[in-house]
Amino acid sequence: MIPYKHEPFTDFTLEENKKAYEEALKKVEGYLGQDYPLIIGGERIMTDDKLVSTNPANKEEVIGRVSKASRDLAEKAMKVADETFNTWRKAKPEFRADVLFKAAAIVRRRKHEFSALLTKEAGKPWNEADADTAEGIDFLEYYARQMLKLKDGMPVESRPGEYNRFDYIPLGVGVVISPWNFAFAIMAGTTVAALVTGNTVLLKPASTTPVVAYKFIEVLEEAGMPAGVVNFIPGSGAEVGDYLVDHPRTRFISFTGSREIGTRIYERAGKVNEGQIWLKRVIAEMGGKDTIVVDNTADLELAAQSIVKSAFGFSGQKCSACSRAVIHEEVYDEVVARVEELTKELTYGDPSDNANFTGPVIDQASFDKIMSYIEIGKEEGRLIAGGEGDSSKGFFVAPTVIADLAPDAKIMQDEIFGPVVGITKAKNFDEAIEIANNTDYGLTGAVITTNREHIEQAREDFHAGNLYFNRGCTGAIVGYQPFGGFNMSGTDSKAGGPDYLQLHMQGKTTSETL
Ligand SMILES: NC(=O)c1ccc[n+]([C@@H]2O[C@H](COP(=O)([O-])OP(=O)(O)OC[C@H]3O[C@@H](n4cnc5c(N)ncnc54)[C@H](O)[C@@H]3O)[C@@H](O)[C@H]2O)c1
Ligand SMILES: N[C@@H](CCC=O)C(=O)O
Repeated sequence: MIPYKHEPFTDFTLEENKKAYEEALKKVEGYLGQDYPLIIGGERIMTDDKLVSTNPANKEEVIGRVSKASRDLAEKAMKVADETFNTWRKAKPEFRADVLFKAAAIVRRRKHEFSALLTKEAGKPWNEADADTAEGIDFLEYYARQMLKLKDGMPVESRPGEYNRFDYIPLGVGVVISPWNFAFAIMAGTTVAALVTGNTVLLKPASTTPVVAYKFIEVLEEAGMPAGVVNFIPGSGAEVGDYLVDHPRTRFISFTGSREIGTRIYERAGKVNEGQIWLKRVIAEMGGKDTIVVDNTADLELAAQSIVKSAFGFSGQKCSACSRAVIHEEVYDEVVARVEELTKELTYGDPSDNANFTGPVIDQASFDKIMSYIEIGKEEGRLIAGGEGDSSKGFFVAPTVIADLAPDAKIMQDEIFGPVVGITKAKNFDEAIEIANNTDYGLTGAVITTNREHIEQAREDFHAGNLYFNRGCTGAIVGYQPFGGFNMSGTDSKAGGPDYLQLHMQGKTTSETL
């Protein structure tokens, strides 16, 4: 087996890659608007009640209509997953890993098609969609290798006349609930981490991006995943989500999404319901309010570029996005002026056109929320770029910068999840770190400085799960920068890291007297 290396990103300045992506967009356009079933135990079930997935850049364009699970169907899926667990838990780890390796090969062959579907369904610009698909491939390749490392457990000591083992065994049925913003990578990564460790899965994808999830289930089937191991049950979070979270046969929940829903799931999962014989495990990866700190010794061009790229890539719809910058007062004016200049140069529009730097936000609710925060920002600070929005055809919001904010302003505290960055001034580096830590979250952060002592100070005191130096705060790579946050950013489960799979298993000690 070749050692793991992350999937390279596509260079779209090359004519052949540009052409290949345009062809992939055409291919995807050829299958828009179809009806999709849900899948339970390999059986395709069409329901009348459908989730209608539309292109956020063009509301009229239907990506697909995906069958919604009712509670009865969710119950049926639970029964199938529960039964299938009895056989799947005994499938050899090598077999389970091979399903992932094969799935990675299939996705790699269809890479641009998956990315083009993300452009259409999630509104991702080409480079962002390409990175999302690449990350999905990375999760498949990385977790398959991790499982092969863990398959014989961990070494423990034995005394004379005794044979001790410490093995990892699967948990049971896992409910995987994924977000729309990494509609391929996070959906695929959380699903395959659960299945490669020997669990069976009920996958509830985000309601705005169910088609790409359906296409991934087809890939798993083609790769040899037995029926019933992953059951595809799109549906309303409130109806199907709550039902499955509460279900006594649910053994664990792997959730990625907002703080609001994550804390709701965490609370509900803590209740032991009738017939339940275990404490549910919860993996919850939630929101962020991520800060870039700019020191007085920083390379100021690097600082401005890092802020703008991390704030506005995919319209700020990343849990890792830079939504606040804290700048040393000695360099504040210069950095703010450059951020303003760079932001005003950004183009936004339909992401199918690669000339646009960024695309739409995901839906009307998100558009409305972002626009109302911009109004708050105008009161709290000084709007220096953007501020406009247009939801007549798609949900477009201009990259927006609000400067001169107080550290405790709403714009500096709430996760807006859109193309809005707030900026505040700090008297010195100590104060900058204090401000960086003054939210409920702790997901990503970055420090731009040439001061080695300040790097070490931030390494100790900047409380973020993923902290970067002299670069932006987005773009963690599987196997290189394990990803997950502190405090209200979640359970710090570190997706794409060496101890992630263990969260889906339990340790079993056996001791034989010889
Ligand atoms: N920390 C991370 O790794 C990470 C990664 C991506 C996104 N996020 C966060 O996700 C959020 C954006 O994603 P979103 O809008 O899809 O989040 P969301 O919380 O609205 O939805 C996430 C998922 O939960 C489901 N859901 C809704 N109500 C539910 C319920 N009552 N029970 C069970 N499931 C329910 C949704 O249908 C969806 O599948 C942002 O806050 C972002 O920061 C975090
Ligand atoms: N892992 C991604 C963020 C995922 C959340 O949206 C990053 O590092 O930028």
